[in-house]
Amino acid sequence: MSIPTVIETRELVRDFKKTRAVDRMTFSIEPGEAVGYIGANGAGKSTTIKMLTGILKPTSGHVRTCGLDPMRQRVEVARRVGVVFGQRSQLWWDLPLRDSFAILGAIHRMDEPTTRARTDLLVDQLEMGPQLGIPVRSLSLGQRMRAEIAAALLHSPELLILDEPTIGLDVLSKQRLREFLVAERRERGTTLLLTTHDMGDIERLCDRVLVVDRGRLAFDGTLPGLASTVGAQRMLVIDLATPTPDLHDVPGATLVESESGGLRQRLAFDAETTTVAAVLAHVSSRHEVRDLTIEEPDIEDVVRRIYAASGRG
Ligand SMILES: Nc1ncnc2c1ncn2[C@@H]1O[C@H](COP(=O)(O)OP(=O)(O)OP(=O)(O)O)[C@@H](O)[C@H]1O
Repeated sequence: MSIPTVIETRELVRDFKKTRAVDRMTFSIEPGEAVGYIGANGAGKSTTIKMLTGILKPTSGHVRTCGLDPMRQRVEVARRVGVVFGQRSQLWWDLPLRDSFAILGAIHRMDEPTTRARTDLLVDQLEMGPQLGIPVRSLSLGQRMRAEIAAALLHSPELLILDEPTIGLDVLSKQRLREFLVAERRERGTTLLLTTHDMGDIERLCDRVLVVDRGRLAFDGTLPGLASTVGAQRMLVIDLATPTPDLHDVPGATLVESESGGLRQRLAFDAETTTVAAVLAHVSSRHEVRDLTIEEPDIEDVVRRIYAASGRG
């Protein structure tokens, strides 16, 4: 038996009066994939997600989530999908966090021991033990986002949809959340679909990117593929211990700038032909490296360039 496709849209359309928010969108997502769904504000991301989860009715076209019709089988879809919308909470603000998990367990018709075991596991993995007795309204943004993700995963869904999961979080909170999501996917094979404006989310979590431009699918492929499509490259900024001749001979990398007599050098590198580790190994075998930072292409800039390339910039 073949494994069913987790998400399938064909010629999906949603109109709001005069606005076509989603325009003949066709894509499929297979079990275990992690897909970033990106695009400018108003491009149609939320509208797509709402149609995938049965919140909005398509104007026309075909959509299946976990093999189900989201409008007609909304309850069944909710049983198999976890959703986190950054701004909208699924937790009870005035109750201690642990009560929200108990209520959600009951909503999902889980028995108490199962709810308790699953809560314990998620609380442990997300390091939320100290917050269980605190009302949700008193949690920090990072704590609340972890709680939202735990709540969305309580019933062990096969698909997790996240709308801007790391927006507003500090560097450490972002990192912990991403590590958790990577482990969740590895251990349970959960399929991930996330919208984000943060290239770091895509880079660390996703192996595929969909770019939406005014309701239409403008790109479907890998992140390095996306960046190279528009000629955007990651930059490696290398700080050296002593003034160093220009690093012209690093395979897969091109010197862009050299400052302070070669103490700081900026290299563009092609993620399809080399890695940060390989560049670093090459340079540090010849020179003493003090520090290294990576400058990512700006996601908005990449999206702008995709739009420009499609003649609609
Ligand atoms: N309920 C609504 N009524 C009218 N127009 C809407 C409605 N919801 C969305 N739209 C319009 O549809 C288009 C797509 O909006 P959508 O919220 O899907 O974009 P988005 O990509 O999620 O944007 P953002 O990154 O800002 O969240 C926009 O032009 C928006 O104004």
